[in-house]
Amino acid sequence: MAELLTAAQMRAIEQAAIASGEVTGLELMERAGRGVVEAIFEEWPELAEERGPAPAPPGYLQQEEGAWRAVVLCGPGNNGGDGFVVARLLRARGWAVEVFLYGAPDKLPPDARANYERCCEAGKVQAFAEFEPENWNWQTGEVGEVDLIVDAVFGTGLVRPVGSEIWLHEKIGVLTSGVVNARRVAIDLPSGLCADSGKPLIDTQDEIGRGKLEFELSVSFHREKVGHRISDGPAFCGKTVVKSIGLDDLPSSRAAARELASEIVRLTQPRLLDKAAESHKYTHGHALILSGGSGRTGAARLAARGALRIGAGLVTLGVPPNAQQEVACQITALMLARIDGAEGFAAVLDDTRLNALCLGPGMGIERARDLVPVALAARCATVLDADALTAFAEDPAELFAQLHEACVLTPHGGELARLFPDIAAKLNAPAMTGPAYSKVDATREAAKRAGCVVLFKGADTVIAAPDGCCSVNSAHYERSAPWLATAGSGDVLAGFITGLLARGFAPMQAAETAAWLHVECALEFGPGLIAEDLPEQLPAVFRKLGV
Ligand SMILES: NC(=O)C1=CN([C@@H]2O[C@H](COP(=O)(O)OP(=O)(O)OC[C@H]3O[C@@H](n4cnc5c(N)ncnc54)[C@H](O)[C@@H]3O)[C@@H](O)[C@H]2O)[C@@H](O)CC1
Ligand SMILES: [K+]
Repeated sequence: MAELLTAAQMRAIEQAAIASGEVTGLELMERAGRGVVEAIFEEWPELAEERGPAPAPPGYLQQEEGAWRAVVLCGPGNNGGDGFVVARLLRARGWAVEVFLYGAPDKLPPDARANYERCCEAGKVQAFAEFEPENWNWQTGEVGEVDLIVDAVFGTGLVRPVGSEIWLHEKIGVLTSGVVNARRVAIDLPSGLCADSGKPLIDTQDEIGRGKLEFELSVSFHREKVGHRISDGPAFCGKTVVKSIGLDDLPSSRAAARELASEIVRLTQPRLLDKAAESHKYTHGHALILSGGSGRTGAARLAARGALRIGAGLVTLGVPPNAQQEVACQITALMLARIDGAEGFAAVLDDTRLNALCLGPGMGIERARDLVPVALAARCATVLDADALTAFAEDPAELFAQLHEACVLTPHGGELARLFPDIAAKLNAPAMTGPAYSKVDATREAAKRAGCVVLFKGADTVIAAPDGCCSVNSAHYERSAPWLATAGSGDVLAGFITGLLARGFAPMQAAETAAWLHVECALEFGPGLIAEDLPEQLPAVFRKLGV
């Protein structure tokens, strides 16, 4: 179960370990620095090759050949401390390392200070003001190549925007634009990125401060932070590697983690499916998916196909009379029910074998307004998507009063803003202080208010239950599938959830498993995917999972 920690949770776990006496902060910092060096060589094995000796200071970087060259930028906290360890370890391997410190050495916290001093023993540490790549002359070779840039300015302790006196992205931008081989690694997080929200903290008065600071590799410790997986985090981090610093072996930190367990966000894990265990089709439930009128039935048909493929025993499309002919021509394996107004719908719902409903995809606002209350009154497991959410934009409270705990809402950003305008406003406001309000905070708050599971879509889909249970279905890094953002893909997702609800999954499990499988299907197919392809990948995905 991959956990994602906030800065405060990481601090609590670390502090518990240090306070217990089972480990010192200095030992943790040493392991962190070692982990970073290890990750650098794993990512770029060529850097581990032996090179000539480092030239004597000053002016390491004036040398054209010889040792590998690194620039390590250290900040005023323990992230800087990790940077000093990395600088020392690289120097010990014969690297030429320029180290710059933002802040005063005597203000460093004790562990970082100790490592600053150790680092100074093997070479100098310059003031950040000396770091002026904009004045370095690449053409004349005055500076020579930089092979590696290490960002150790701020980590989980970032609380405000990076000031214009640093302009880190500008400086690193200059450094990398002039140098072909400069690999960029961030310790823990790219400096300026909020560990909890994955948003860069920005000063709205400072245009330059809004630039992007993108890395190829970020090396974090113990667990990924939430910010590595949501919002801009993945784009800034490039690739995130987590290195152990031994905390899992310590009873003290394990106890601290147990205490936090109910608050910790996880990466979404699917619940494995076992359709083979039972064979009668009704044991796998009967899903009813409401369609819109003539010419608008495609979305519901996509959802229905998804529900069927994911294993619902039976799937019925509920169509208005004017669309009956159209839908009948298009479907196989699905059933058709004529559902016109609220009364007729209520009569259909008298069939107690119907155990999962889906309303919204292509439904039309009017029809959704009529039929959603009937669906919710039936107290059946229900997915509300698209038009079924927008239908309540003028009076979200009316919807909240009818929702129950067997519901799942699946808004995208626009739909979330219609139902929860205050939450969306907080989420979309410029992040000026850390920890900033995150997509996780927003989804949890929405789920609590709605009283049911909310799945907030995106490449960083966040799924939350009213009790705070929360996971992130991250389509990033090795699971990146940008081609999943295609018309109708959300309809299929709604169908997947409905199908799993029909199979008896609890709402949170259904939403999580469906979202996870949705990405797996996209990965299975690859680029060129259209929504119709998604359900058709499920058999191959299931085979791989062994179900
Ligand atoms: N012993 C420990 O606690 C360990 C900490 N580790 C490292 O320590 C980091 C966290 O250390 P810290 O909590 O000291 O935090 P940071 O090192 O991230 O930064 C905090 C310092 O920066 C200042 N600051 C924050 N935002 C600023 C801004 N925008 N402009 C100027 N100054 C700003 C703070 O006042 C504080 O002095 C982690 O990211 C990780 O890299 C690792 O070494 C593992 C062990
Ligand atoms: K950093």
